[in-house]
Amino acid sequence: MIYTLTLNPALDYDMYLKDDLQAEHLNLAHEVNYRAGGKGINVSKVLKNLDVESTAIGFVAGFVGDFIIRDLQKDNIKSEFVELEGNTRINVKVNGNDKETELTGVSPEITSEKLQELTSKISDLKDEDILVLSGSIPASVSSKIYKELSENVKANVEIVLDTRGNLLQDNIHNNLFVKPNIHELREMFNEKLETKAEIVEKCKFFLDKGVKNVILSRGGEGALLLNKDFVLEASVPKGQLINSIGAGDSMVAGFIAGFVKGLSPEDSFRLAVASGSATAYSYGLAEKDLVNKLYSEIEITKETF
Ligand SMILES: Nc1ncnc2c1ncn2[C@@H]1O[C@H](COP(=O)(O)OP(=O)(O)O)[C@@H](O)[C@H]1O
Ligand SMILES: O=P(O)(O)OC[C@H]1O[C@](O)(COP(=O)(O)O)[C@@H](O)[C@@H]1O
Repeated sequence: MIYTLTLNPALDYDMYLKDDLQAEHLNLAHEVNYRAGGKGINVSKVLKNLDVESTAIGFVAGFVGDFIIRDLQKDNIKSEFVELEGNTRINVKVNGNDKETELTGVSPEITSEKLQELTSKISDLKDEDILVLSGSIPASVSSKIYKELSENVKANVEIVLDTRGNLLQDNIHNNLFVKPNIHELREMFNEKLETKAEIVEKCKFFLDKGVKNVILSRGGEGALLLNKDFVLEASVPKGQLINSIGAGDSMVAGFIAGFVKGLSPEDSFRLAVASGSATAYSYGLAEKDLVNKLYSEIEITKETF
């Protein structure tokens, strides 16, 4: 079974405006959409769209938490959340003509008792399960939480880590893959990183720390996959950008779907890019038909070390 962990879920409230957001003005939406979000939950949703079962775990609270559980039930996604006091956060995403603005809410406190409940759930994972650790963490937990949880699982559980900054650097633990985007990589090394050679050089940092694959996403400019044997570079398929929120999570889901279906790293990567772009070209998250269409349009080049 695949378990996606979202320590910091959200109700994502997407607003679509005719023009870009203007501060100190009344901004009218022409379309809105609300859904259970947070990075692990998005991964579970896209996996489901690709016919791969997973269980969403993490913390929920209050009426927003109830909405999240119902939203996942509606999509037939299994969930096993630990309930907290307070309310799960609400994240507002404002999509203008070509600018996206995000307003991120405040998360409820995780007590040590509740954390223990979640930890024991994770230590029950069986060999061959996959654990996906995604997104930011609430202020009430340790900044090494992902590493601590990773050390608690059985040796044959594959662990995917998708987070940013120090949280990414400090929580690496023999991961199947990590998926920084180019902005996160630049931020991490405080360098411009314009050429492919410069980017590849920096991605080796993760391989040296024991990560098996690094997927480096570059929004509309495609993506790279790096492991100890080769570097793959993928183009993005043509399409009209609608909303790139969740594109990174879709990419994570696409690669995992390829991995569990036994595809080669190259085809799993192609599925990852197709899933990311399918989300970027949709109002919601990637759906299978569009993913399949885009899959055949992606060009991949390979360089062996
Ligand atoms: N503007 C876009 N056009 C086409 N594909 C996109 C676009 N933005 C994102 N994607 C797809 O989604 C993947 C992940 O997007 P990216 O923005 O890099 O990640 P994140 O959401 O983690 O910041 C990209 O590699 C690409 O396949
Ligand atoms: O666009 P991405 O990076 O794939 O992630 C989108 C998801 O991440 C969030 O923005 C939350 O991010 P964090 O967990 O890093 O705070 C959610 O609101 C949204 O569902």
